[in-house]
This record gives sequence, C-alpha cells and structure tokens, in this order.
Amino acid sequence: MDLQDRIIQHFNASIDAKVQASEVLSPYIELASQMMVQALVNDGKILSCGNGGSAADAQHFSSELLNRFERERPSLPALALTTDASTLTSIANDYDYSEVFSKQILALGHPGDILLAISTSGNSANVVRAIKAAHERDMQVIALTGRDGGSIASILAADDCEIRVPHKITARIQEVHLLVIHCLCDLIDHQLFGSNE
Ligand SMILES: O=C(CO)[C@@H](O)[C@H](O)[C@H](O)[C@H](O)COP(=O)(O)O
Ligand SMILES: [Zn+2]
Repeated sequence: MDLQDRIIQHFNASIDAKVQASEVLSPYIELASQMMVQALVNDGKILSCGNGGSAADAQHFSSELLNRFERERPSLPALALTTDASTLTSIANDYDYSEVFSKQILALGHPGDILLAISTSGNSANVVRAIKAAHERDMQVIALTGRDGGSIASILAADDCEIRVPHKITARIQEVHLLVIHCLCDLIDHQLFGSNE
C-alpha cells in the first residue's frame, strides 16, 4: 500500500466512525447540550479535563465557549483544568498525578457547575478522580468516552451523561470527540442565542 492509500484509508475509517457514532450518540449529545445550557442559564460554569489529545480537546471546548464558536455572542464561563503548568506540576510532584484535576475541582467547583470529562479509554485515573470530586461538589458530569466506557462508566451518577463513541481505536474516538465538542458548541449557541441561519 503506498502512502496515499494509507491516507485515504484513514479518511475512510474516520468517516465510518463518525457515521456509526452519529446514529448512536445524537440523543446523548442533545441531552448534554441541554444540561450545559441549564447550568449556564443558572450562572454555573463548565470545567473540562483530559490527558494528551483529550487535554487539547478540553481546551478546544473551553476556548470556544469563553471566546467564540461561529458567531458573535457574549463570552460563556468555561475553564480547562489542563493549562496551569505550576498547578499541575506542583500537585503531581507533592501529591500524585491522579489528583491534578480533582484538587482544582475541589477548589473551583460549585454546585450547579458541570464537568466535561474526556477519556478515550475511560480509565485515566486523574479523570476518574475528577469525576468523584465533581460529585463531591454536587456538579453534574458529562463524560466523553470510548471503547467500553472503562471505569468512568461505572462511577457516573444517574443524572450524569456519558457520550461513549462506539469504537476501539484512540485516534478515531478522538476524532469523534472533536465533532461532538463542535456539536455541543453549536447546540449551546442555538439554544441560548437562537438560530444563526
Ligand atoms: O492523542 C493521543 C493519541 O491519539 C494521546 O496523546 C492520548 O491522548 C494519551 O495517550 C492519553 O494519555 C490517553 O488517555 P485516555 O484517552 O485513555 O484517557
Ligand atoms: Zn473548534
């Protein structure tokens, strides 16, 4: 197989993953957007976290809320917990890497806020602990996962929302997660500020 064939294979696999996911995930994405809108209308904020590519996704989401997505509208309160190197390194150094998000949530999270927790495996220890910390703060959790949902699936509360991509490959799951994030941004803007068509 030459290199261009490999590229086309990646594109086709990504398209297939998205088509399959769209059928399964639409109701969960709708619900998650409504949970986020409810939190924002009630003066809550959205905290987000994840590792590696999912850290980038957490930041991608918070910047599109805080700055803008595709239209002019007021800034919305969102904060990625993945960006403060001093906080992250000191918690990992003094305590444990598994606490880098949970400690921030215990400090910054309030009842009515939402945690967007992102993990393709559902097994990252720091994301699992972040969800437990969010529950301690009476926050609802929206979890973007993949595979079998991992440990995260078993600790979510009845009023949380899991958006689980039906795929086994990390890259494909991440590609669907980014699309889900853009859907959430669009649905939030649409519900808060009306149609832009
Ligand atoms: O982006 C990638 C792979 O595409 C990696 O950086 C990946 O995000 C990292 O290995 C993460 O640590 C995986 O964590 P998780 O998705 O299982 O929670
Ligand atoms: Zn974007």
